[in-house]
Amino acid sequence: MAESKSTPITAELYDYVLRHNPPLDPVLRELVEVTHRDLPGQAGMQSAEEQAPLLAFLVRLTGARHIVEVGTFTGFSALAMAQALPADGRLIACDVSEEWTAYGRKAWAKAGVEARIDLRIAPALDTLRAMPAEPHIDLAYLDADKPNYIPYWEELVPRMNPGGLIVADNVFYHGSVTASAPSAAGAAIQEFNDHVAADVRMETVMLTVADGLTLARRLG
Ligand SMILES: C[S@@+](CC[C@H](N)C(=O)[O-])C[C@H]1O[C@@H](n2cnc3c(N)ncnc32)[C@H](O)[C@@H]1O
Repeated sequence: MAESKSTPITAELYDYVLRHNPPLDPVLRELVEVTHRDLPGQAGMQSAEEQAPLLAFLVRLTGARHIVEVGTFTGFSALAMAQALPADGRLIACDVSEEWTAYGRKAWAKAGVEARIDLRIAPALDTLRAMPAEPHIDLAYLDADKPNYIPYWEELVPRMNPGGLIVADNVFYHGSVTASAPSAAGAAIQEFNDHVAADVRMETVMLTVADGLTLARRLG
């Protein structure tokens, strides 16, 4: 087995990382607090705090103007990305829950970025299939139901502009990707990771960020 050079992330080191990242702005911070207060059973679905500045960084680094998010929940990652978009940039947010995304709508309005976010309440596969088939997406964030990750990927890849970036969350699925008998979601992520690694249309790296994050860039 290869020897890891990764430093284990202790609670102290994690705090240290957060303290050396750009702080969450007050609306993002309030959204974290409100999600944990009102939805304690689901709050674990929210992207990790350090992913907000990372996603914003990637939006600015790529100069993205057209973003698609698959899996919005209470709107945390969508808000972080929308704030990094130029004023005429657009983010299509896909989710099935009116209840959870209502928190997002409120926060997006409070942050003044609601005009940049087009929330589509429907199964995300339907929303993706209704989009133009030609390349037009600069950045996609994949963070919804795990059994559909491969179908989402297959809808997204041909729609990505050359150099466009797909960011896929939870690619460790809490470590279960190395299990011999994983849960259905864990098995779906195992298959997704193999599928992505074999896709010659994309240049891909898997990062040890939070629950595992894959970055994939459209070639050509
Ligand atoms: C992990 S959460 C997203 C977290 C969000 N990115 C954030 O940072 O707060 C997954 C979301 O996917 C949504 N979802 C599950 N199945 C879906 C489907 N078939 N189509 C669209 N959204 C779906 C759920 O309603 C849930 O809000």
